[in-house]
Amino acid sequence: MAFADRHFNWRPLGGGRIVDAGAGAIDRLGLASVPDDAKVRAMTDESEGLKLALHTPAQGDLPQPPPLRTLAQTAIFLDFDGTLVDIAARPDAVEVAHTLPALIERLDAVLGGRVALVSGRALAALDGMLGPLDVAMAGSHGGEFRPAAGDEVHPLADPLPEGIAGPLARFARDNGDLIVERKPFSMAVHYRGHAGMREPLLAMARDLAEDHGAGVKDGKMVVEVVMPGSDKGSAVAKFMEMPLFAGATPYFVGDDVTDEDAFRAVERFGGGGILVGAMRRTAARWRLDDVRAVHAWLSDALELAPPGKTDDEMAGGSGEPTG
Ligand SMILES: O=P(O)(O)OC[C@H]1O[C@H](O[C@H]2O[C@H](CO)[C@@H](O)[C@H](O)[C@H]2O)[C@H](O)[C@@H](O)[C@@H]1O
Repeated sequence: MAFADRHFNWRPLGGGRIVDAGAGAIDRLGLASVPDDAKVRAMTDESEGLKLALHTPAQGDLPQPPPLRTLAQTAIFLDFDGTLVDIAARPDAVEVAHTLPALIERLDAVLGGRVALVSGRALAALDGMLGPLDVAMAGSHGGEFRPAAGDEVHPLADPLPEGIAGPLARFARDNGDLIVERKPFSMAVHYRGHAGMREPLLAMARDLAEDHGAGVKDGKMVVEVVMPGSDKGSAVAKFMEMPLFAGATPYFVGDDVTDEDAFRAVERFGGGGILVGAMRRTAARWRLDDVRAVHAWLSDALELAPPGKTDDEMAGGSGEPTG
């Protein structure tokens, strides 16, 4: 979404004329963190002394997405944690609704195979929780790419060097036995229940990442060091290059800041992002309140007949008369 489309708030630090801020203006504000999309302007006050102003997007709410069944030639990309399942205290404690695997597979059938899960989780973890699901998936923040169910996984990043994994694991052990999640191309350390650990963990992760040319993801109570080469946005783009997805309008449904790359990617393909959860600064166009609302929004499309299938086949029948 272009900034010009959004409403902006001025938060002036002084009054007077607005002049160009020039290079280095953000540094001169001396703020600990400035949103990526903030703009800085310089102003003069009555005495013509220079003041700086921070110009950030308003935090107005986003509308709900249109009903899925009204959207034509759609591709749906789904995040997992916080989107399809509620956030739990531990990665292995999430509860998968018994209706979820069938919901995803039926949606995929209705949309002609244009549904993909794009998760920060490793594909092995998703397979373990959802069973052998008949849909395309990208795991490990785009590091693992499986174009269709049963296909070989394409690795899109390098393995995590021991020089990152070792120190991170030791940090986790020595600071309250934080949960460590090892993935093919990354390592996540969960600090839920140890909120004070965020800053030192983040600092260490950033140092390690800088030393090894890696990146850092600052997720929900989790800090993850990831090998470069992929993110959720590049995973979406890779799906959109496949003949099955080409020309479709993509929507990405996700809750975390790590989903922002994917929100921006679907915009580039003429679609939009759907934020799940409380309003925050986001590149998404629409918002759904929670996991329950996501299931409801997806279920809305199931009444559409899938291409080439009868209602009976959708209900699990053979399509042949039974009498
Ligand atoms: O991209 P996602 O599919 O949403 O995965 C993002 C991360 O999700 C998991 O961690 C989050 O969910 C846990 C279970 O609810 C929660 O305990 C944790 O605090 C959250 O950060 C998963 O464990 C990570 O590997 C994913 O990257």
